[in-house]
Amino acid sequence: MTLQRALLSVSDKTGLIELAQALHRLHIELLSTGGTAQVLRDAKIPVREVSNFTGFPEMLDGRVKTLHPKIHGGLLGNRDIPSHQEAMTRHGIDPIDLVVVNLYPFRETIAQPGVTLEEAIENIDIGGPAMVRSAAKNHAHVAVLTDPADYPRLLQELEKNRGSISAATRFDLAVKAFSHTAEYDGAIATYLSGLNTESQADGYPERLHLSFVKHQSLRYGENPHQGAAFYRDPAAPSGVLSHYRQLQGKPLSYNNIADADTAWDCVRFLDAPACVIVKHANPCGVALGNQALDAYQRAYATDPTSAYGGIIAFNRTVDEATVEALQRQFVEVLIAPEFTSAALERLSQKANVRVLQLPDDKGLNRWDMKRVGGGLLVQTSDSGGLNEDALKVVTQAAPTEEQWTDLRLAFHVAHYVKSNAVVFCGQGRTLGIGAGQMSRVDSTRIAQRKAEDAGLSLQGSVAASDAFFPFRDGLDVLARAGALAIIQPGGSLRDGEVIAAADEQGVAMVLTGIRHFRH
Ligand SMILES: NC(=O)c1ncn([C@@H]2O[C@H](COP(=O)(O)O)[C@@H](O)[C@H]2O)c1NC=O
Repeated sequence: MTLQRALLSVSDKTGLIELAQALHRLHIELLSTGGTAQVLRDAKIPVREVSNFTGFPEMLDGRVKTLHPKIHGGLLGNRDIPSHQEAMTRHGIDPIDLVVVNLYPFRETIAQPGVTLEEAIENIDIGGPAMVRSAAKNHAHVAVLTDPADYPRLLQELEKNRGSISAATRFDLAVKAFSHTAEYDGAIATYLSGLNTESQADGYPERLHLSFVKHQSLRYGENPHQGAAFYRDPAAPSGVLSHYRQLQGKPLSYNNIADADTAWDCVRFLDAPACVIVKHANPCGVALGNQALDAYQRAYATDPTSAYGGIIAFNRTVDEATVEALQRQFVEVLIAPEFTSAALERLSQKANVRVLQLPDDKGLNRWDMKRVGGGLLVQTSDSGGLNEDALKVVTQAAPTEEQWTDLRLAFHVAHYVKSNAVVFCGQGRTLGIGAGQMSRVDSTRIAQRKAEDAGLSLQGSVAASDAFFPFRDGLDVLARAGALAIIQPGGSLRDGEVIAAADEQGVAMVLTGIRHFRH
């Protein structure tokens, strides 16, 4: 099929002039709407206004421009059906073989702070999606471009095939076009239903339209017999993992990405220079330091056995000395906001290590989601930060200043440890972490044993529990292990009993009012 006529109507004018020049060189007639036509005229490219083609003016502030039978007839008429051909001739409808459309910037508009409903509504494109869908439906005869990134590929094909486009390309473009309009309508529906109307009072829409863009295929999923791919949220806030830039190393695996998410979130919300080492979705060593190097050395010392093959994240620049120190262990993924050039040079000698760079901003996913059989659990993200006003010392003993630092660190780490989580800390580092047990007492015993295995004393330590103590036994184990201050959410029916147990043993206890279950 040799192209004779193209309609160009784009909000994002990227690549427009180059595309139009090339189409003109191929003797394709160009039709265009007001703003697009103006850009082409300014570039001295011959163009015919759609209003001249339809014999009808653009009107209603641009709400009606291309919504006309001469446009949609030209796009939808099946060239192989004689009755269609006959109708088109009878009504003077010329075929349109290529549509180049991108839509009013609805997502960008609603992302602006303080946007009004009226502004959002005026940025709902009607004529554009209608043309995209008409062309995509009739892809047997018509090609549709919705993404400037596809212009070069299409031009190459047109030039190679002397002005025609293959059926396979038209089909691919049609699939992309329908995804584009589906995503566009999904964004509109989600936005409108998120407005706090009475029927959506809880802020969760009746129908949830999600749109994620494939970033990469993964070699396999959690296990080699599972397939997998990684999708990104195009509207992800700054600082979240999906913005990573991989500087070197083997492709990331499914488990690498999941563990990197935990490591990065745990480290980026700490203010002091810090290092977090994650294994199997749990932090196995976390420490604050003066800079990256000593933070790493102290984090590693918590649990050198588990740190092997770990995902290691920093919230400060990684320098050569830190990379040198990392040589003692096998590293799967290394994450930081910056690397010195000497550090990168040194890392390049270990070409397999995956190195990710991320801006340490504090954005959070609006929603956290979990797939269950036949459904999706949706909740707001666990933002994690302690509510300083809610912190309550409930015992006769109060924590010392140093204990406060350790208590905050311990509770922060507990947030990223699978429940039941118990974390011992001392001198700005973890000493023992108990994760993922069905009983809090077992998590405590594990944390204690891990500290012993690493040769770390718990005498005078502090401890955090991700949820309240249902009975005093959990607290007793912590106190017997050597903890002198404990932080926990509180809220148990037996809080009184637990506080009395703490007082009995001279332990200071802080209640946070916030629980951090993590499953
Ligand atoms: N109303 C219509 O008939 C109509 N036809 C095309 N558009 C959109 O108008 C925009 C281009 O406008 P202009 O060429 O005037 O800059 C494109 O994003 C296109 O999708 C329309 N606008 C909105 O619905």
